Amino acid sequence: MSTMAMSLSSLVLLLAVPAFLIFFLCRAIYLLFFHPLSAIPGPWYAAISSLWITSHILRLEQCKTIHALFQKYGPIVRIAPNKVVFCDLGAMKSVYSTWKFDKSDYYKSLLTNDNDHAMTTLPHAQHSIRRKAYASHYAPSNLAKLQPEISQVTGQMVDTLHGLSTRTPVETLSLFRHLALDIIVSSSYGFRLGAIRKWAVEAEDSLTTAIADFPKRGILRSSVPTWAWNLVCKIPNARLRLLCDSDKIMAEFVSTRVYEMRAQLNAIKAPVPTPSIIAPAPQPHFLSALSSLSRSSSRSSSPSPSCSSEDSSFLDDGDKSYMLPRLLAFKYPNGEAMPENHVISECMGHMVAGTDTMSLSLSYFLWELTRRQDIMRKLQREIDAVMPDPKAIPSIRELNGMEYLNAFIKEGLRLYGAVPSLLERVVPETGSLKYGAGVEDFVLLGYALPPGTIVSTQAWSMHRDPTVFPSPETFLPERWLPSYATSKEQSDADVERLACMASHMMPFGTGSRICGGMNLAHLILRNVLVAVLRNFDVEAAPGTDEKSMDIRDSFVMFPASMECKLIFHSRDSALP
Ligand code: HEM
Repeated sequence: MSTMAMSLSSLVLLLAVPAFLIFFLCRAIYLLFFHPLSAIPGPWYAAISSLWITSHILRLEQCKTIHALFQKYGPIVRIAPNKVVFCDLGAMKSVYSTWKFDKSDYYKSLLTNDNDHAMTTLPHAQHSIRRKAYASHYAPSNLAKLQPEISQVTGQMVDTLHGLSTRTPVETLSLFRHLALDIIVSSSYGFRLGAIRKWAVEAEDSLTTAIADFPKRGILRSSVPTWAWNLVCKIPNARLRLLCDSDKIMAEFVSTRVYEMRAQLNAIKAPVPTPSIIAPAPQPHFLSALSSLSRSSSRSSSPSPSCSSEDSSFLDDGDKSYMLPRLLAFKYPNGEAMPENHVISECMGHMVAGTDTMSLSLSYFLWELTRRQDIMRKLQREIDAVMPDPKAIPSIRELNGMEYLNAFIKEGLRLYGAVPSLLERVVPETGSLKYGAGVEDFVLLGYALPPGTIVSTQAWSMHRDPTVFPSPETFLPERWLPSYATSKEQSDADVERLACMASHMMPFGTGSRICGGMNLAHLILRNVLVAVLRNFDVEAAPGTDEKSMDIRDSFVMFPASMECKLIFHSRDSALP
C-alpha cells in the first residue's frame, strides 16, 4: 500500500515538474513575443519576470539601473512584464498632465496609520477633492505670513551651529530633519515643537525619530507576515519599540494638536478669550530683526485663497494661517466634514513628505559646496550683498530675486532632488478616457499600451538628458543663467534653452499630483541656504566623500553611508 502511495506521489512529481516548466516556457514565450508590450525594447529577462527589476530595487539602485536602460535601449523601455518606463518630454506631459492617469498601488506602501493621505489617494478624481482641502495652505500668499516663523527656527539652528566648538562634525541629515520638522509642525499647527533645541542638547525628539523611522518601518512591515511583525514588536528593546510605534507616535502627536485646535476653535465660536495654542516662546534676535520686514511682506500679499470653509475667520492666528484649521473646516462635496482620521493621516502625510526630502536636499546641496569652493564664494558674495546683518534673513521678495542662488537651487534640484524615482501611473480601462476620435488605445512613443500597464518616468533621467543639459553630471549653476547676449538671435536662443531645461525639470513630480509642499520647500531652501552661507564656510568632515555620499534610492534618495557629516566654520572673523 505504502509502495503504491509512494509511486503515485513520485508520478505526480514527475508530471508536475515538466508541466511547470512547460507552463513557465509558454508564459515566457507569450510575454516575449505575443504580449501587447512585446514590441517595446528592453532586456528579455525583464519582459518575462519582475524578479530582475525587484533585485535592483532591493539593492537600492533602481534609478541608476533604469537610467542605464535608457542609454542602451532608447526613450521607452519595458522593465517588467507589465511595466514600461520612458524618458521623453511629450510622453511625460501626456501621462501626468494631459490624461492624469491614476497612481499605481506602489503608493499604498506610504500609507500613514493605515489611512490614505493626498499622496496615497490613487484615483485622480478622489485626489483632486483631497488636494483642495490643503492646497491653499501652501499658496505663496499664505506662506508669506509664515516666513517669520521659518526665519526664527532657521535662526535658532544658526545660533546652535555657532555654539558648537570649532571643527565639530555635524550630521546634517539629522540636523536638517529636526529643522524641517520644526518648520512643518509650526506652519501646520502653530505649535512650537522645539526639535532643534533638543537636537542642540542631544536630547531625543521622539517625533523626529518616528518620522525618520517611518520608511524603515514601512519596508519591514510589508516584507514580513503580520504574526512575525507582531512578534518583532514584542521584543523588549527600546529602539525597536520606537521603530514599531513610529506610526502611533506620529498619530498621537497629531491627534493632540487636533484636540487642542478644536478646543481653540470652539472657544472662538463661544466668545470667551483663550490663549493661543502657541507656547510663549522667547523672542530671539532673528525674529525681532525680521518681524518688520516680514510684516510688510505679509501685509502687501494678497489674501489667501479660501478653502470650502464656513468658518474661515478662525484660520488666522494674528498674522498667521495654519493648515490644521483648514482641514477641520473642509467639507467634502456631499457637505460632510472631513473625518478626523482623514485629517490626522493627511497631516501625518505632510510631515513624512516634507521632512526627509528637505534634510536630504539641503545636505546634498551643502556637500556639493564643500567640493566646489568657487560656487560657495559666488553664492556668499551675492548673499553678503543682500544680507548685511548675518542674523537678518532677507524678505521673500529679496530671496526670490537672488539670481545666482536661484540658479544654484535649480541645479541642486536637478542633480540632488530628493525624489529622483519612478512616479508610477496606470493606463486606465478602455473607454474610461477618449484619446481622440475613434482612438481607444493609449499610445506612448508609438506603442499602444493596454489598460493596466504601469507607466512612469523618473526625474533622475529627465534631469540628465545630455541633449537638454550638456555635460549632465557636472554641477553647473551657470547653465541656468541667461548669457546676457546682445544680439536678438542669441537672446532668443537663450530663452529657448532655458525654457527647454525648465520643462524637463520634475524634482517635485509633475502635473496634477505635483508636490503639494513645493512652495514651502523653496522657501525653506532659500532661508536655510542664505542663513548658513552668510554665517559659515562649509567643509566636509573626514569620512564624508564621494563613496559615503554615493546616491542610493528607495523612492527618496539617500547617501550610501546614511549620513552626511559636515563642519561649519564661522565666517565672523573673515567678514569685512
Ligand atoms: C525638496 C523637497 C521636496 C521634494 C524634492 C519633494 C518631492 C515630491 C514629489 C516628487 C512628490 C510626489 C509626486 C508624485 O508622486 O507624483 C511629492 C508629493 C508631495 N509632497 Fe513633496 N517634496 C519636497 C518637500 C515637501 C514639503 C516640505 C512638503 C510639505 C510639508 C511636501 C508635501 C508633499 C505632499 C503633500 C505631496 C502629495 C501631493 C499630492 O498628491 O497632492 N513636500 N513631493
